Amino acid sequence: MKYTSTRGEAPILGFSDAVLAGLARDGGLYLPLTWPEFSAAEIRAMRGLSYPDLAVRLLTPFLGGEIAPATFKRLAHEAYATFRHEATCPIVQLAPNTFVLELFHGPTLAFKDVAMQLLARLMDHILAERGQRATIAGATSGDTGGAAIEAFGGRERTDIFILFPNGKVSPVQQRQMTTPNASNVHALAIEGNFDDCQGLVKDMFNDHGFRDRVSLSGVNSINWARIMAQIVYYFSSAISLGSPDRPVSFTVPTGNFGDIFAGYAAKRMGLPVERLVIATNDNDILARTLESGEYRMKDVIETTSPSMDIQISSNFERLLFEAAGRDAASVRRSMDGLKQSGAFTIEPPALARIRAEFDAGRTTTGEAAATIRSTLEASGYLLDPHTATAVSVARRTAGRETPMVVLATAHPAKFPAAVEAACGVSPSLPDWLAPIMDAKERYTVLPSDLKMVEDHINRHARAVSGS
Ligand SMILES: Cc1ncc(COP(=O)(O)O)c(C=O)c1O
Ligand SMILES: N[C@@H](CCOP(=O)(O)O)C(=O)O
Repeated sequence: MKYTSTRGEAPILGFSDAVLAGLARDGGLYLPLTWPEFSAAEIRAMRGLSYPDLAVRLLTPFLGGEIAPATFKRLAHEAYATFRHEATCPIVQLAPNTFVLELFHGPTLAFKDVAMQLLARLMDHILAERGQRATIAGATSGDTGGAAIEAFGGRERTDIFILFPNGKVSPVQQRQMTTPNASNVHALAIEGNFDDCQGLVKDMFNDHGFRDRVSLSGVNSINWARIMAQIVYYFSSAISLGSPDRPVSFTVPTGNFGDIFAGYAAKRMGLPVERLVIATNDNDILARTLESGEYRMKDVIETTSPSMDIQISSNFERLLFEAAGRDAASVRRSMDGLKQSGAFTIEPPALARIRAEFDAGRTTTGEAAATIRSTLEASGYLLDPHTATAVSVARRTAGRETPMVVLATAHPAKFPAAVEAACGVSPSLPDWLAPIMDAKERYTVLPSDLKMVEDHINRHARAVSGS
């Protein structure tokens, strides 16, 4: 299996190089040249596999023979042994034909752990085989950062620098990033919003001198391996609801479009997915895009679901590439438009292809709070504000024969203030995580300035050439 960039001007890479590259050298995102496909009989035969064994079964074709089967099996088992639920990602029924897929049983209580625990082990393995080190730069609106720091903290071959928007993440999210004391972990509070942080990370990748000097790597969902690992739970949940003999729909709380793109990939691989429903908060750029065909940025609105407070939804580029028949030139035109004027228009055939697979809806902060309240009253289930945006959209979309699975992307205890304001219940952190609330914080505040962030990384990374 080889990987191509959505912008078509970067080298075609094998799996290990694509994982270490993160962002392609032409600014694009890597995708497999072809989608591996599983027949209905093959999917049926996956019933009863444990989560790590299912991951091995589904993801092996993506590795292109570059990781030995026994090694990959060991890494997958080690990754999911960090989860505190025997099913890894269990499903719970919320209402007739509506289910939540709980993705928050990992070490930082968010869905990011599912991919990050595997990615850290894969990267470590690849770097060790090559005798190399890497410097990881990541941007977070709250959850990716904590998950990445947990997964990479203390690893010998990587230094990790996480950029988060200063003052715009929840206290629990912030402390997950700022209290670990591993010397390879660097939390950077950037004076800006998530899009500024993500822009800085992309600019670092596009500064090829800097990129090569520090052996830059990425762990945001721009990295193909993140998407790849997220494919597995679409299969695990659908199979437990009767797939491939019963189609399933998914509603996904969406920001950077990585999670729902993994659902699209699962469908390409043969999973019978009826609808993929994008749920946004007040930052409804994707819902507006599906309605109008124009992707147009606005200012970011702060909401009670901060991890979705995003305007530049990176992985939408992967969908554009697919919907445009893998025409990299048309993706380049759209991305140039976005950079120059903050907008681009999707060509009618591509828009029709997107609408054929995706629906979209928005949930205001007030509606998310009402959904937390009404769900608790109706079923005794406590939602986090991100999942609530999706439950609210799913209620408006679901209701037919196909089961609707809503992705529960975070544990409510990560956002106790918003949950308590919504329903009067303040969820507590589990005992094993609670000490972070009293631990000493360690982070550096920096302006949203590429040179200053690069200088900081140059001074602290161990992989700088010559050192
Ligand atoms: C809790 C939570 N829900 C939803 C999202 C949105 O996911 P994605 O960025 O993959 O669309 C995020 C951030 O990525 C998140 O942290
Ligand atoms: N919501 C995310 C933003 C970054 O997303 P990623 O999936 O591209 O890493 C977060 O919580 O940081």
